[in-house]
Amino acid sequence: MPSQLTSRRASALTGKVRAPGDKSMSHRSMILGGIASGVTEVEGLLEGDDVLATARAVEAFGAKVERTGDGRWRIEGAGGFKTPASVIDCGNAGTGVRLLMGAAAGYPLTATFDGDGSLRKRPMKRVTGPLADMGAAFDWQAAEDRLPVALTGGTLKAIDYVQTVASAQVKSAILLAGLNAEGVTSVVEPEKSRDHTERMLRAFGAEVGVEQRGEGWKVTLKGGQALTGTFVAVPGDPSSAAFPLAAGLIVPASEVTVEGVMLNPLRTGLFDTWIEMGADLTITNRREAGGEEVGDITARHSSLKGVVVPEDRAASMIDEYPILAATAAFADGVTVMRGVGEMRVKESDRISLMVEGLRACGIQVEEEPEGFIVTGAGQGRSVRGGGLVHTAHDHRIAMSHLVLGLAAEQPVSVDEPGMIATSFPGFVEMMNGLGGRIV
Ligand SMILES: O=C(O)C1=C[C@@H](OP(=O)(O)O)[C@@H](O)[C@H](O)C1
Ligand SMILES: C=C(OP(=O)(O)O)C(=O)O
Repeated sequence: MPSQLTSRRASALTGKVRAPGDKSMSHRSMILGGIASGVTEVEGLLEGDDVLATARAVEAFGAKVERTGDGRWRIEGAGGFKTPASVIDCGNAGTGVRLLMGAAAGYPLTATFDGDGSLRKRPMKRVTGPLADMGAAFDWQAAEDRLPVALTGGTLKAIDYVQTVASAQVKSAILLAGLNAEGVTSVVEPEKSRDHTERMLRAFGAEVGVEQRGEGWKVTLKGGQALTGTFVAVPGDPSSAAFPLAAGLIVPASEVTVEGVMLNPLRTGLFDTWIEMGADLTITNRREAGGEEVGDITARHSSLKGVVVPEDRAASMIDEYPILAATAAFADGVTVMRGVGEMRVKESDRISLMVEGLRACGIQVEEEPEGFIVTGAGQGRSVRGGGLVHTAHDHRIAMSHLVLGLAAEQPVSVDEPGMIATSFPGFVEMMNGLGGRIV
C-alpha cells in the first residue's frame, strides 16, 4: 500500500460486488470457536487485519486455528483458554481486545493484552471495570484505563450490569465472562446494540435470555454453560457495503449492487437514514444465511436531502456516521448527527477528524461535543474536494474521504491508507472494479 491514496472524480460506478465478511461476526466466530469444545468451521470469514489478530490470539490461548480455503477457517477449541506464552497483540481492534478480555477472564490464567498506537489510546475500563466486579484482576502496565494491561482470570461471580451507553463490546465481554461465572449474569442496555454475541452463543449451544426492560433491554445468561463447536456462515458486512453503496448514491449515473449484505436491524440504521434522505436504495433477494437475514442492495445516483438523524438510531449505525457525513456533503440542506459522543473513542476521534477532513474538502461542518452538522452543497452544485486528509490510522476516515473524492471536483488524498486492511482489505480493487479512480 502506498503512503497516500488519492481518489479522482469518476464518470459512473456500475456493477455488482460482494461485501466482505462481517467483522463483528468474524471476531466472535474465532473467539467462541476457541473457547468451545470440538471443531468450529467458519465460512466467509473477513480476512482483515483485525480478525487475523484475533485468530492469532485465540491460537495463543490454546486453540488450533487453521485456514482451509478462501474465507474458510477451522478452529479446534480447547474447551477454554490457557495462559498464553506471549503478549496478546490485538493490533487495531477494539472488538478483538474487549471480547477476548471477557472470554479470558473466567479461566485460571494470566495474559497481557496490547495493541497498536490507536488501540493504546482507547478506554478499556468500560470492560475491565465490570470484569473486575466479577472477580478478575487487572494490572495497568503503562497508564490506568489504557493498554497494555495484564489480566488474571479465575473463578467469577455473576453481576447485574446497567449500561448508560449501548455498547455491544461491553455487553459481549460481560456475557462471555458470564459463561464461567457463578449465577446469572445480566446486562441492561438503554437501546439494543448489535446482538451477534447473543445469537452466536445460542448457535454454540448456550441459552441466552432477552427481555424488554422499561425503555431498554435486558440480556441474561446463566453461568456454567459449555459451548460446542459448530458451523458459522458469516454474511457480508453492512458497514463495509456502505462504501460502494455511498459511491453509487453520489457519483452521477451510477448503479451499484452489493450482494449478500447482512440486514440485522441492529446494523442497518444507515440504510434507513439514506432512504429518509431520498436515496434510491432497493433491497432484493432477501433470504436467510448464517442465522441472519441477508439481501442484495442496489444504490443508484440520487438527489439527497439533509435530515436530522434520530439519536436513538446511533447504536445501529455507530461506525457509519463518517460515510453518512460524506454523502450528506452532496445533499440539499443540513444533516444533523447528534448523540454520537462514542465516535470520539473509536480508532480516532471520528467527530473531529470528519470535521477536519470535510472542511479540508470545502464542506461546511459544525462540530458539537457529541455530534456534528454537515451543510450539503445541494443539487447542481459541486463539492470542491482537494484536501489531503489526516486519518490518524482510522480505516473508516480514510474510506469515507476516498468515496467523497470520487464525486468531488478536485482529487482527495488520504494518509496512512494501509489501515483500510483492518476491515476491508479489497477496498481499492473493489471500488476501481466498479469504475472508481483510486490510486
Ligand atoms: O461489538 C462489535 O462488534 C462492535 C461494536 C461497536 O463498538 P461499541 O460496542 O464500542 O459501540 C462498533 O463500533 C465496533 O466496530 C464493533
Ligand atoms: C470501531 C470499529 O472497530 P473496533 O472498535 O473493533 O476497533 C470500527 O470498525 O469502526
